[in-house]
Amino acid sequence: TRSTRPQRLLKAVQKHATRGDPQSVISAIDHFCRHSEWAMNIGDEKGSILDSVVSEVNPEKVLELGTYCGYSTVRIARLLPPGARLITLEFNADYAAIARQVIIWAGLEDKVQLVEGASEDWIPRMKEHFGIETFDFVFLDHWKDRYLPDTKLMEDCGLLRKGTVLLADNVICPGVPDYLAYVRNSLSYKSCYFKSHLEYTKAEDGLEKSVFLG
Ligand SMILES: O=C(NCCCCCn1ccc2cnccc21)c1cc(-c2ccc(F)cc2)cc(O)c1O
Ligand SMILES: [Mg+2]
Repeated sequence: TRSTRPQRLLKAVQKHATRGDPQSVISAIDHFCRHSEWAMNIGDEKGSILDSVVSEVNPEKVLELGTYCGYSTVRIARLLPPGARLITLEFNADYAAIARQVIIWAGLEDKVQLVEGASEDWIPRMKEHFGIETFDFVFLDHWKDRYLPDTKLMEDCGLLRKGTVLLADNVICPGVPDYLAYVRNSLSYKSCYFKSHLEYTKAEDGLEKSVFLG
């Protein structure tokens, strides 16, 4: 039967990228998505903004909601200091299987823990299951109607501390209006918008960076 797009993306990585070289994995995926088949990775333009925010935060404990093929996982993990840990959650088992291979190809498996399941089931278990007290950086890139409830759930589970940075993808396209209104109006967050474009297109999109004030 016909292969899936994530399978074809992984083949492109294994063909064009150098094992153990995260930048070549990033470039191979961007080339595939620009010249062969569009896919919903954060992409190179928004990816550069992600890089700058991760570098500024220099986090020890990272949570990513929405792994997909592991593109942003690789972008984040390649910037982490030794000993730092990234937990990434993926609901779709087929995506997770591809992402595991992409992360291994990049040589970043020691920094990354990929967990399969739903955010609402796993967020309440972060402490007892992973020994995580609080996260320093959270990247939201999963179901757009889960950004707000999951942010409230992370607050309620005590997973955010003074200074935790939330970075949300797709705040314009597909859009997360309820989440935007919340972080922009809440006295518990300092929020700012990074205008950009939907991955590999000219359509507007952007990232919202929100610092939890406690
Ligand atoms: O839908 C998007 N992402 C989410 C995919 C599903 C996540 C499922 N999932 C993963 C972890 C997890 C944990 N708990 C529950 C569910 C969970 C997305 C879409 C577009 C897009 C698509 C078409 C178009 F015309 C324009 C834009 C662009 C993006 O950048 C996106 O990120
Ligand atoms: Mg996205």
